[in-house]
Amino acid sequence: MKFGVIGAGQMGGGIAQVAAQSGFDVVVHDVKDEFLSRGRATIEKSLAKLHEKGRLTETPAEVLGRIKFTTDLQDFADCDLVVEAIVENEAIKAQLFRQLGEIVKPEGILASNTSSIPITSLATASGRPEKFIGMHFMNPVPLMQLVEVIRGYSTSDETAQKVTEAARAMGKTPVECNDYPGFVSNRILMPMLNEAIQCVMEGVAEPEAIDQIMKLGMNHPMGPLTLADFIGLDTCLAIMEVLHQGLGDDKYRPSPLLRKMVQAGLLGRKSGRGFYSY
Ligand SMILES: CC(=O)CC(=O)SCCNC(=O)CCNC(=O)[C@H](O)C(C)(C)COP(=O)(O)OP(=O)(O)OC[C@H]1O[C@@H](n2cnc3c(N)ncnc32)[C@H](O)[C@@H]1OP(=O)(O)O
Ligand SMILES: NC(=O)C1=CN([C@@H]2O[C@H](COP(=O)(O)OP(=O)(O)OC[C@H]3O[C@@H](n4cnc5c(N)ncnc54)[C@H](OP(=O)(O)O)[C@@H]3O)[C@@H](O)[C@H]2O)C=CC1
Repeated sequence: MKFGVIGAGQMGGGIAQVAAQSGFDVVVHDVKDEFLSRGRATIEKSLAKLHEKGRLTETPAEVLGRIKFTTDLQDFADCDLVVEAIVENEAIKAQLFRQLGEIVKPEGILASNTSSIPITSLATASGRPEKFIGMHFMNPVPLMQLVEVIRGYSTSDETAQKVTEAARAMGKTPVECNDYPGFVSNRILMPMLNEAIQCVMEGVAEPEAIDQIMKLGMNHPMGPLTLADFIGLDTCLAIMEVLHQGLGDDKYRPSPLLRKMVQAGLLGRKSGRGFYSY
């Protein structure tokens, strides 16, 4: 299997790493060499950690040897499966899929790791809607079990089956759902994070207290504000916008504080500051 990943950010890097750990030949794209170097460094660190803990059967160098880093989309022509993990923006993703639809061999499957954008609409842009699907990994990809598999309106059974098999080969547990805004994972998770942000805005409690209440009281591994910082506040806002517009209900209105923090460039862990400093 030749496995393609577009985007070497936190999700793309993790997906490429796990695909290579499973023995696939992987090609990873980003728009600039410096983003590829940053992605490679994150993968190296993660592999070193897993190796140290005895959770890798091979050496990190052997796994890395199966990953090719490129800025040229033509390198994806012979991929069997390409997973896109670029910024959560429908117009930018659609433009990429128009290009991939022309470049990747006709039998290749195109998948999006989008958190919320309609799979059916990206499938249309790709020009191969039967061979298009949502393959939604969870962050951090090397540690999380789930892959949410989202069928678009025209996704074929064969495509769903192949993607399910690929997810299993990557040691993940695929769970299928249909294409509605936010799918299942973010329709349920994101309003909780948004509500925690609203609690900060209204002065209900300090961020540390909100996180502690949810960790100690509900046994969540991370408090909601730590998790929002971890996901990226820009991504959280983009998901809330999709839920709000797509479901048309004001209960999904993004918190004004979330909007303001994104405007201020406070994106969470990836920018060094969000609800906490890193
Ligand atoms: C937005 C979307 O569209 C969908 C989403 O993904 S939503 C986000 C979903 N993800 C979550 O909700 C994550 C919630 N958090 C967790 O489950 C846990 O905090 C966690 C699994 C991330 C970490 O587990 P933890 O029990 O808190 O332990 P923690 O000590 O932090 O980490 C465990 C070990 O894994 C390591 N680790 C963390 N990330 C790693 C990575 N990417 N690669 C390798 N090792 C990693 C840590 O360094 C740590 O190692 P040590 O024990 O040597 O320190
Ligand atoms: N963060 C999370 O917890 C999860 C995110 N997702 C989804 O995965 C996708 C990626 O998210 P994540 O990895 O967190 O984001 P990151 O910001 O870490 O990475 C996004 C990548 O896309 C690149 N990019 C940005 N703009 C463009 C563009 N115009 N054209 C091409 N590439 C671009 C970025 O480059 P640059 O460095 O320039 O920004 C970066 O390499 C999103 O769709 C997100 O919703 C899914 C599950 C969980």
